This record gives sequence, C-alpha cells and structure tokens, in this order.
Amino acid sequence: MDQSARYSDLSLKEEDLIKGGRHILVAYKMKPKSGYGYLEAAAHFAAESSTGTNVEVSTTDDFTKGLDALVYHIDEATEDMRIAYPIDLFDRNVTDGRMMMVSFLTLVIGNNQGMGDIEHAKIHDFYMPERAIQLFDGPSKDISDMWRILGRPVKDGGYIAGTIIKPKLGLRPEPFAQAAYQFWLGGDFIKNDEPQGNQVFSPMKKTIPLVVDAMKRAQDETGQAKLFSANITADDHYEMCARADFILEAFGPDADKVAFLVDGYVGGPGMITTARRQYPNQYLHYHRAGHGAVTSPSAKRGYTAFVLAKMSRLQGASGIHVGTMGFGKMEGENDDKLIAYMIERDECQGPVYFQKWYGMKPTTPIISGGMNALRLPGFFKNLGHGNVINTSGGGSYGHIDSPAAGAISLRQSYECWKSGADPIEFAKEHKEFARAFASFPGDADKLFPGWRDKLSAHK
Ligand SMILES: O=C(COP(=O)(O)O)[C@H](O)[C@H](O)COP(=O)(O)O
Ligand SMILES: [Mg+2]
Repeated sequence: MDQSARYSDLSLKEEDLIKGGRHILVAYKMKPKSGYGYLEAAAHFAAESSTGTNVEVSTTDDFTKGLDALVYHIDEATEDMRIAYPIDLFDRNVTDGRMMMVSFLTLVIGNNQGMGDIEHAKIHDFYMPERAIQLFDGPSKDISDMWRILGRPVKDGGYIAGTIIKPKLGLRPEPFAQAAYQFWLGGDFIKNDEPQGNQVFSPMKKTIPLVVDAMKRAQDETGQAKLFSANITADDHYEMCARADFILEAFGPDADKVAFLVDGYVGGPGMITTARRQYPNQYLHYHRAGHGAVTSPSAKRGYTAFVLAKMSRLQGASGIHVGTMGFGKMEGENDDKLIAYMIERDECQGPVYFQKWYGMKPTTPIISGGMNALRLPGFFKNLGHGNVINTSGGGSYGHIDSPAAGAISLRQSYECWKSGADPIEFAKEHKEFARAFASFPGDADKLFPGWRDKLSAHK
C-alpha cells in the first residue's frame, strides 16, 4: 500500500520545521529493497516509526493524523531521507514529565530496522528543538568539575592525563591497586577497563579499599588530587546502586574524586539514567564498548558514532568515548573531531543539522584506544585543543621505564604540542617523552622517521 499521501510532504521546508520548534528531525541514509519505490518505502518507514502500520486501520481518527511522522526530504541518489517527528509522539515520564531516550530510540530506530521493504537505513544526524533540550536531563557534572578538583582553572583547564588499568582482566586486588598507584605518581585519572567489576579473582569489596589507599598514598606523595572512574555497570539497577554506594562509602572524604563508569551502549539508556539521576554529584563516564556493531562505517544500519555521542549528552553523560580520530587503534577518521565539537560546544553544525544546546552542560570527549605520548601531538593538532580526558592504557603500562614515566610522558606530550615545539627537539629535554620513542618504536618509526639518529646523537 502506498502511504506517501499521508506520511510524506515534500513541500515542507526544513527551516520552517526548525523555526516551528515542534518537531524532532532525523536524517537517514535509506535504501529500499529492489522493486520498491523510494518515496513509497520512505513513507512506509515513517508510518512504522510513528502512528502507522502497513495497512489503514479503522481506529485512526483526525487527531491521530496530527502525530504522523512525515518524510519531508528525499534524494534517492545519495540515499538521503529526512523525517520530521512531532514532539508529542515521544513518551514522557509519569514522575516528572521529562523525555526519555528509550522512546526516541524505539520510534526513530525501532521497528524500522527490520522492515521487509527496506534494504538498510542508518541515522546520520538528528535535530532536537529547544523544548526537547529542556526536557532531557543533560549532564549534571562536566570537565570543569574535574579541573576544579585538580586545582586548575575551570575554563580551558587543559589535558587530563589518564589510563586504564591493564591488563584488562586478570589482576588480583593487590597488583591492581599497585598498578593504580604507579600511574597516579605521574598522571591524573584512572578508569576501570570496561569489563572490570567484581570478578571472583578481584572482588570489588577487596579491590576498591586498596585503590582508595593507593589514591591516598599517591596524593600524599605528589601533593596533587587524583581521579578514579569506577565501573558500576550491572544488569540490575539495584546492583548498580549497591556498587556505587559501596564505592562512595569506601572513598569517604575522597568520594568527590570518583567518577562512575557505565557501559552505556551494551547497558542502554536506563543504565545511564540510573547513574545520572541516582548520583548527580558524580561525573558520569559513558563507555561505549560494543557500539561498533551499529556505528561502524561498514554498518549500513543503526546510527553513527556522532549520533551516539549526541544522544549521550542529552542523556546526561559527563563524558563519552569518541574514539581517537584516526590516531589510535580503533576505527575512526580525522573528521570525527566533529563528534567532539558537537558535545562540547553550545551550538554546532552537524553533518546535516545546526544544533543549539541552550546552555546544556557539555559532555567531555574521552580519547581512548591505542594512544600514547607519540600519537598525542598529532591528535591535539587535528582537534585544535587539549581540553579532553585521555586514557592511554598500553601507552602508560607499555612505557619501558614505569607506568609513572608513561603518565609523565603523556603530560609532556601535551606540553610539547601546546608550546608548539618540535617533538624531537622537545624529547631532547624531556626524558619520559624521549623514552616513549624507545617504548613504542613502531609508532616512532612511522611518525618521526630518523628519530633514533636524532635522539642518540643528542646523548
Ligand atoms: O581500553 C581501552 C583502550 O585501551 P588502550 O589505551 O590500551 O588501547 C578502551 O576501552 C578503548 O579505547 C575503547 O575504544 P573507544 O574509546 O573508541 O570507545
Ligand atoms: Mg577498554
């Protein structure tokens, strides 16, 4: 059945829809299965994503039709399909009238992902009107809270040198805390790796008190504040809260230095909102492990990493992993800096839509995945600033001198980029940074050909 008369209106102008403020706009790359007309398939897609199904139903009345999602733009050649969703389509909390991410996902990327007449459809961008921005929680803590704890300026407080305890799994409580202590001697921030929790060989109730002790000792030794991002991910939100409560109690007077890490892609929006609403005083660290299943450029369904990050700000993530923009080990490109700009700025042009955030707090880009001191200068240059949290696991624990030296090499790398120095020249005066070349010779050969001669001539 061709539903394009009801579920499409190509005379609608995007700028009018934006001015009207009553629609959420979503841009897809959509291709119908062969044998289906583009507009016909698009209209069926909009029907399935809002008020309709594949046939007319007798229970529809005129009011219902006011809630129809409308295809307002198509370009078959580029697979560009844009749909306007009336804001009232989306479910609202009974407790406080707020919007929820699950409802957005259920409609705009729900049933439409399994339709028989659609080859594929992937969200590349979406636009939230001012009213929707008002109705999502947004972050409660942001990077300025971390800078304040670190004793830095709360604006442009700069690079936060972090790590992930490695090995990823297999450390018992004492070696785990020892690994944390060693990094903190040189760096700022440590996160649990995304699968670390309460494994039998490292029970949380034994490990966390040792981490608290390690933090205290590192703070005493260095005279600096230290930060720890603790994984509270669990299927059951009572279990999440039990973990969070235990961690806060264990850290006691240092509980302000604790962030909560949540595996928000596998766990879903409910997990993020549990952490956001139950612990608004803690920095909420969104780890996105698993996202590649839908966000990978090779995936023609789902949504992009840009869309994931934008959603995380609405949900209230204080920070989210945004990859390494082609400088690390995970999939990504230099242009991914747009992901960072969208979540950290108050307004930003996305791939399709210009989004204003109306003062909603920013979400920190967390840079992680195969990074080290040698890769960072190029990364900062591409991004144009260093106001990020970076976690270099291998880049710290893989430093040949020590995890503390690894941490110091990260900080030095930021100083090198900030001062505009040539990395080889800078290395001549900064030992830990210089030793990163010997620690990661493959990277050094690629990024700084001839480094061996230049640095050894100096010695
Ligand atoms: O553990 C790591 C990185 O470890 P290492 O520094 O040793 O590579 C992170 O989980 C990944 O970066 C996730 O990827 P992304 O940040 O792209 O979500
Ligand atoms: Mg990890």
